Amino acid sequence: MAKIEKLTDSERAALVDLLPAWSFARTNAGQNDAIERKFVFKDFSEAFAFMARVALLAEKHDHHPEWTNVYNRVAITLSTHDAGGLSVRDIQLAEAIDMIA
Ligand SMILES: C[C@H](O)[C@H](O)[C@H]1CNC2=NC(N)=NC(=O)C2=N1
Repeated sequence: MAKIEKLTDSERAALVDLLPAWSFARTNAGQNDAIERKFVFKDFSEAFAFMARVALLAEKHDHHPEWTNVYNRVAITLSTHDAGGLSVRDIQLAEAIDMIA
């Protein structure tokens, strides 16, 4: 499989406008560049229903989030392990998540 490339600095800077609901972050291990978005739902059931849909998106994209859930809150962090930072796959999954949020 071709090595997945990290975003260039200018591509990364463009994320501010391309993904306005997302913020720059680090992976949980604190190592890699990432983006994150936090969600608040009516209750746990709504939060988990959202997570189930995101899980299916992750499988479709073969790109998986780091995420946490506390009752009605979900935090999603995206980074590309294979690139050691942000790649186009993070953008694609973030856009797909934004469409169902
Ligand atoms: C073998 C499988 O395709 C790879 O491990 C995929 C799976 N999901 C992934 N998810 C994320 N976030 N980063 C990856 O590099 C990645 N690689």
